[in-house]
Amino acid sequence: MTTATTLSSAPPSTTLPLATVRGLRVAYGDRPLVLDGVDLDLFPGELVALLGASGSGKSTLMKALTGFAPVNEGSVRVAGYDLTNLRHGQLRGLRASVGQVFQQFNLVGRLSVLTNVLTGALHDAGPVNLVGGFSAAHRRRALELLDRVGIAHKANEQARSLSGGQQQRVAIARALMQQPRIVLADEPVASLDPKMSHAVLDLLHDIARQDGIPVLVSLHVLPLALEHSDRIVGLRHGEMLVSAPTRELDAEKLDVLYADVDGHDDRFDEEGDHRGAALA
Ligand SMILES: Nc1ncnc2c1ncn2[C@@H]1O[C@H](COP(=O)(O)OP(=O)(O)OP(=O)(O)O)[C@@H](O)[C@H]1O
Repeated sequence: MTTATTLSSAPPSTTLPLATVRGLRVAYGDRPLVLDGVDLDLFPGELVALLGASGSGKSTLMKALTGFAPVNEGSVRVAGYDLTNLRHGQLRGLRASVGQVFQQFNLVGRLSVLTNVLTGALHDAGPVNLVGGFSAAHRRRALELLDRVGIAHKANEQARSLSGGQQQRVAIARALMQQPRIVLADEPVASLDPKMSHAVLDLLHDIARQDGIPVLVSLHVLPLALEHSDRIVGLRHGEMLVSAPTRELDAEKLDVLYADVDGHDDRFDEEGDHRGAALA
């Protein structure tokens, strides 16, 4: 249990949330709880920054929203699916509804940029040959999305020939190819330089607003969260200690998330948030 005061205020919207988490407790096997009574709502059109020190449970929360983490207690509802009571075949539908973006982009490097984006449509394309097997409509949509993220001119190049920032744009286009009802981005800028980080977060924010979907982005750098999000939620040792509109927060108020946490403090370190960059 924490002794810190929880920073919380009303959500920004009266519309219904697309994801709702209540009293979520998660433990891996018989290890201690990783998430301990987490509540969360994600509303259409908002970019929500998920903060917390390393090991606080950010990735686990993202995984719980897609059925990749065990739910020991509580409820998780995403895009109309009740994750604690999924019926046969529903897991596939849930995952098709959630667009995901990762730190290391997770592209297939030897395939073209266009084919990587097309793989986002695999859930509704049926069995296809990855090379040339998608419909003309799918190909048109993939090209439109590449245009939207600003790299249509790279469509026929191998994904591995692109810079990190360009690869992350491809990954975002791939996520949009799913026509997601919600987007989860787990440390999407941790391998990018500061300029690219701002550009990718601007893009994700535009997607939230223009497509009217919630975008949840985990971040390590406070200034990026304060500049690019509508709302900030924050975990410490698996407890949700912060949930408030970004305009009501500042670095000092967010200090509660990092107090008495061990390890390197990189929260103001825009230049230094490149953990894993060597793997890119
Ligand atoms: N599959 C797993 N099995 C066992 N323990 C796990 C597993 N995944 C995560 N953990 C543990 O759960 C805790 C929270 O991990 P998680 O990856 O969710 O934190 P995080 O806030 O995303 O950290 P980081 O910012 O370093 O990515 C850590 O103690 C981690 O070791």
